[in-house]
Amino acid sequence: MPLTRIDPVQYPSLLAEKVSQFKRDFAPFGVPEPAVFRSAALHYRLRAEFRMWHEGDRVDYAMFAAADPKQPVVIDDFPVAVESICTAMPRLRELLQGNEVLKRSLFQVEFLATLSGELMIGLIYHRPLDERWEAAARELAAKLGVQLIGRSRKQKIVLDRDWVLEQFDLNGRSLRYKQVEGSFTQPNGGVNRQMLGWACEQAAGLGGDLLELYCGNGNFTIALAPLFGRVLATEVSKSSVNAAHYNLEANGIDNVAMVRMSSDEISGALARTREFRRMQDIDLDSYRFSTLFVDPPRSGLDAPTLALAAGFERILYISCNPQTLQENVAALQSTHAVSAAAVFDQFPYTHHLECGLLLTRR
Ligand SMILES: C[S@@+](CC[C@H](N)C(=O)[O-])C[C@H]1O[C@@H](n2cnc3c(N)ncnc32)[C@H](O)[C@@H]1O
Repeated sequence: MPLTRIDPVQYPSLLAEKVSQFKRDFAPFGVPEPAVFRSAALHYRLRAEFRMWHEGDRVDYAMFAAADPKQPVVIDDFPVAVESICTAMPRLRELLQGNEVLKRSLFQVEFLATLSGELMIGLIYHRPLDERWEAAARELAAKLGVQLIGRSRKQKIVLDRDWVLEQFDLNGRSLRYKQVEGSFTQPNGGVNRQMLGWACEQAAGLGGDLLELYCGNGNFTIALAPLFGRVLATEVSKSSVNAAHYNLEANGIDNVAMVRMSSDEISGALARTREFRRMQDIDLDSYRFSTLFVDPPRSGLDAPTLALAAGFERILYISCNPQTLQENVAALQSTHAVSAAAVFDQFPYTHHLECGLLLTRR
């Protein structure tokens, strides 16, 4: 049973309601009619994680409803996950069930899939993992044909690699992305491709140089870089920055400088109020920034980043939280008008909505 009822017949009307809400929320800012990007109605999620519920000899996938956090809901069907996860789930459960070494104190299971067909499974335990576990895990990984990782307190066992390689076509280019276990990746692969397409459409013809904040593993960086002279991309997470370096190289991108920095730090560096050794090889004065691209976490842009944004000719903003987006657009209202809008349904059957805005200097 899934935790929430998923009825694909309801999908168009649920999306229509979210789009109407977006239009109502952003009407005060004179936002143009948004382009609407739908999700597949089923099998769209590339990530899924479940608690493992032990009852007698049985082990099952479980989730907990927010309203009743102590009562497990056994999950034997999770149709929002991509097919590779749906196919692996019952096979994995059966293999775990029949193997005491793999089953004992197993607390959580995490799946990370790609559109390209790779699958990584993380098994998280409440006990130290030993050689017997590793031998059993190797057999399990071979049977399922997946990347497998074991985690326990202060322990991480990677059998082969702790990342998957995503690969898809965009605007005639074949893009490749290393996606590392535990790092941020977009959950809805089909909608992510549409977001990249929309962002490229907005950026086409803008020219100049691009400053990107919150770049993660370079998801947007790789897509946008050919449209600009040079790109300065920043991100705070070390594992994501490492993956981004790999991804730049894997995609033959050579006009991007990537620096590990928080949005607050790069705002200070560009305002020339702070200096950083990490920036010593970057000649900030040599950039001719025309456009700022941001894809922040749910909290949106902080005050120093808003001050930085206000100085840009154009701001391309991808947001996973319409509420903080509204607050940020309100703060930029005196300097920028919204010239294009889009909604991307990354999270069907929930009230969450991803949106994109192009803000242009008034
Ligand atoms: C919504 S994700 C977007 C990542 C990337 N653009 C993508 O499409 O995969 C937000 C990213 O912001 C990073 N982040 C969170 N707080 C940050 C901060 N204060 N400064 C810089 N990056 C931050 C996170 O590590 C995460 O990679």
